[in-house]
Amino acid sequence: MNLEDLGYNNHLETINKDGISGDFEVGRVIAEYKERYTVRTVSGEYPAEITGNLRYTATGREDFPAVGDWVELMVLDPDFAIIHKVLPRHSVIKRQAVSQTGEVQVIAANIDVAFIVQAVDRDFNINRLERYLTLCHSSKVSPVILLTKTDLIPENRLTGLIEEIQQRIENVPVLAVSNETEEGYDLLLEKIEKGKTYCLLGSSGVGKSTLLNHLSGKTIMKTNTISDSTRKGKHTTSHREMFFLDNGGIIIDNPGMREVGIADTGSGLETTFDRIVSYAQTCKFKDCTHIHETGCAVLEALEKGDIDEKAYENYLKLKREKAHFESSVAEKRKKEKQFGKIVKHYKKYYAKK
Ligand SMILES: Nc1nc2c(ncn2[C@@H]2O[C@H](COP(=O)(O)OP(=O)(O)OP(=O)(O)O)[C@@H](O)[C@H]2O)c(=O)[nH]1
Ligand SMILES: [Zn+2]
Repeated sequence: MNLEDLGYNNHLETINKDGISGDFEVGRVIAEYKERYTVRTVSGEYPAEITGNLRYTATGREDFPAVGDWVELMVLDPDFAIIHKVLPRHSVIKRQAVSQTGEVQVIAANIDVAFIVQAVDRDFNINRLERYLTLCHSSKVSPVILLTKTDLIPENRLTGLIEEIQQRIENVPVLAVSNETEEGYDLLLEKIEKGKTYCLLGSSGVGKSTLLNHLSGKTIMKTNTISDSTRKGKHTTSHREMFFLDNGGIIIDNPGMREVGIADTGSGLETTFDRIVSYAQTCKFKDCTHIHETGCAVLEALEKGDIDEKAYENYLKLKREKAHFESSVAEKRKKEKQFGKIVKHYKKYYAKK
């Protein structure tokens, strides 16, 4: 396997123009356990840990390696390698970690395309699709919506669901597959290009592992039957892993996510709801909240039916969440700064003594 097979490309070449220093190898993180990693290089696959320095200088989860990351490492023996640097990322998918305000969790790095996976049965939910879209847009990753378990519903129902999605979500491709019959696999495989990196995002039990098992032609991960009464999978993916397909595509599986907190400080939300945002530009007041103001172009469009009501409600909800995230990030930075000042003060004090 060469670096291109691992997904290395021109773009990485340009962001890593410093090159790799002499004693190190470059590799890609293909699995992550609790602060332990599996890294694949051109010479093989190695269990790896990070240097103490990397750990102590990390200011948050984002500074630790994640699946998909390119790293510089030193292979000490076949069973042990040390990661000493995470190379700059061209994209990073993150979400707000549950119950840790302002702390983000990196889902995957250096992803080109994310498949937002949703099963057509009870899992189907357009609000959640918009939430995942915001995640993708704020990560600079192109989204593709992938519906699964199409064998569970009649064809006309599937057509209806796809229309429903397209009415609310424009310009995002929608694919549909069944892992039972493998219908739709041909169109899905056409989307997957050699050397590009993809990831699967979605709730637990929507069929991500089953799909990967089928696509990679081997049983890589155990999947278990879902008990019909609870709809809870017995086996769930416990860590992320990267798979290399025969056609050269690279796919990252992700553990099913129960909560996808918005971790957006950029324009991900605006991109997702660009229709609403474009109306908002002509609101009478610059700081219009689009809730009660006179001369609000969004409310007018809503009235006329030019904006979908559910999309509007979801937009406001995610906007509130984003504002909350942004303020908790600001709060965290302020605290860090204060702490930094205290440390500096003490250093000065002790230096004098
Ligand atoms: N009828 C039907 N069942 C499916 C399909 N795909 C997956 N399943 C079943 O759904 C259950 C869950 O599938 P998994 O592949 O484990 O789901 P997952 O998304 O990987 O779940 P996590 O690992 O928890 O994230 C299994 O019992 C599968 O057999 C499908 O296309 N049709
Ligand atoms: Zn307005």
